[in-house]
Amino acid sequence: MLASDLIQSIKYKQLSDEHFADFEVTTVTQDTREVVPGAIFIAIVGSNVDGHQFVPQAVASGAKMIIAQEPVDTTVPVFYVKDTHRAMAFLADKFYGSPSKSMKMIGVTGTNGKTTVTHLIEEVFDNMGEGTGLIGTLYRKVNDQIFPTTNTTPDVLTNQKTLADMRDHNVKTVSMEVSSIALVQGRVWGINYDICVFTNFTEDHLAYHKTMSQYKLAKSLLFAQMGNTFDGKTAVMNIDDPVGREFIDYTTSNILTYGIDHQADISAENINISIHGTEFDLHVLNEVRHVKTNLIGKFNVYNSLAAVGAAYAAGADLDEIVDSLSKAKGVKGRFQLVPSDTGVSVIVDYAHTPDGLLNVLETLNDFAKQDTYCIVGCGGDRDAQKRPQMAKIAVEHSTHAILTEDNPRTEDPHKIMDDMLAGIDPDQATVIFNRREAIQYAVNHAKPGDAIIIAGKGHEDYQIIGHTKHHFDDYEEAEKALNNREN
Ligand SMILES: CC(=O)N[C@H]1[C@@H](OP(=O)(O)OP(=O)(O)OC[C@H]2O[C@@H](n3ccc(=O)[nH]c3=O)[C@H](O)[C@@H]2O)O[C@H](CO)[C@@H](O)[C@@H]1O[C@H](C)C(=O)N[C@@H](C)C(=O)N[C@H](CCC(=O)O)C(=O)O
Ligand SMILES: Nc1ncnc2c1ncn2[C@@H]1O[C@H](COP(=O)(O)OP(=O)(O)OP(=O)(O)O)[C@@H](O)[C@H]1O
Ligand SMILES: N[C@H](CCC[C@H](N)C(=O)O)C(=O)O
Ligand SMILES: [Mg+2]
Repeated sequence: MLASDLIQSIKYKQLSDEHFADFEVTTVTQDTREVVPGAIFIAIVGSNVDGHQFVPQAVASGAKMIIAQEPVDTTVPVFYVKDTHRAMAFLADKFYGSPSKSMKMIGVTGTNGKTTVTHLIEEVFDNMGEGTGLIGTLYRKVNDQIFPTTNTTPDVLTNQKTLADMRDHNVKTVSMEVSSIALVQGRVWGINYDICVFTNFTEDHLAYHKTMSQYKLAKSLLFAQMGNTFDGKTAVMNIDDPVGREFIDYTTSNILTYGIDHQADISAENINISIHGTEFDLHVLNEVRHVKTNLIGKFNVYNSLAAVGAAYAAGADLDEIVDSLSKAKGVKGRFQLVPSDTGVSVIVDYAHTPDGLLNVLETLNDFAKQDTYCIVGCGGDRDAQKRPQMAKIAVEHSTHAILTEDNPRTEDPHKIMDDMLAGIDPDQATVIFNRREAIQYAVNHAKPGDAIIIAGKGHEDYQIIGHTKHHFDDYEEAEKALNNREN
């Protein structure tokens, strides 16, 4: 695409027009590390650094045009805009040819369950033999190809680039996690969602959003941004969650409600949960099917209903949906059982919010024959308010709470632990800072019939200390601990 065409997508003031000679744009990027000759570099004011300072570096690497919002001194043309963040979304959409318009786009938001729901949706269409795409916490996936990701919802350029790749590889349906932080930062601006799903709303990410009302506002943006026209879009809403009921008023889309306790378009009855899986009668409008899934827990019934709603709204056949649910293996690190011949059940789970932890512990208590052990920590540089709450939930809903480290990042682990201990009587929990030792301790002390939940890191294969990622995988550690069990 010619630079002169691309630039039409934004409102700009060009200061150095005498230098402008049209060129074929090779890439558009906000990151100097991705600049190649013929690139357009967008200077973004970030939370760590100001991208304007990297302009000389971008030009040295071959950038032929700069988009900036503050004065920069350089030899290539600079197009000044009021807000480079906003301009980036317009440029990304135009450069990649609005890929979201040619696929069925499903966006999933909510505090917990996004990864699980997006994977369940993707599996339905994959099972039907359709081209599928997925963007989320674990990875970006284009049909069978997997790409690593830093954020649950990447920046707008990465999103549009990934969507273009999907479109070019015959993807028909895209299932995508949309985090509240991404919504606030405009990482999904310009993406044309056909179906938006709301899972639930409880506390998380207050380090970023500051207040629950700001956090809620962020989540509501997905539904408000669905547009104001009647063009067949659908919002799939959890009617049992008061915020789900509230958000219905924020969109003019069709609504499909799901729930267990309230009357809903999609609901579950006769729920039966065991360590082997979950069964329920699925009601979808006036049709009924019996569902058997490997996923465990009432919260996973909600996740299944959300996925059913999205897949149904996207046109999947109900029997195909039910078939796919019956085959779903579950997502790595979500209530994942570690094989063991010790008689002790060890489960790795990604519960890193008070509500997530409460849900998994309630599920565990439903089928644990004897004592339960809960190993949990809280992340550094993240919401500090959730720390005492999570410690309290661990103490109140397990027999043995073991408090440990989880990605301390740049915070002092002792400070994080003090925040957690403030929610309980310290005598009620065992504190073992080293997570490996905490896991070994629980495995050594548990008796046959007991269950251990290792919460908070799920699929993560690292422990972030300072700014460095050290390899650490709860599942691997649990396997090792079981092999070294001193009992
Ligand atoms: C606080 C926050 O959200 N930060 C995000 C933000 O980075 P930033 O604004 O801090 O960027 P910066 O590091 O200051 O850099 C500013 C600019 O300089 C550029 N730069 C920087 C260095 C360089 O050498 N060259 C260069 O050009 C950068 O590309 C950027 O354009 O924009 C980046 C690109 O979109 C994100 O990757 C980054 O997420 C960081 C890694 C992060 O940890 N975010 C978390 C809080 C987050 O977003 N989490 C949510 C929810 C998670 C969940 O619930 O699952 C998520 O969606 O992941
Ligand atoms: N519907 C739900 N309600 C409450 N808790 C849930 C629900 N689904 C999952 N959880 C808990 O939250 C954890 C994370 O689940 P999942 O990864 O699907 O959520 P997420 O919204 O993608 O999280 P993140 O915000 O980190 O991306 C699970 O391991 C489980 O403990
Ligand atoms: N992806 C989320 C959850 C991380 C979970 C936990 N392991 C932590 O580090 O706090 C985040 O970055 O906030
Ligand atoms: Mg996720």
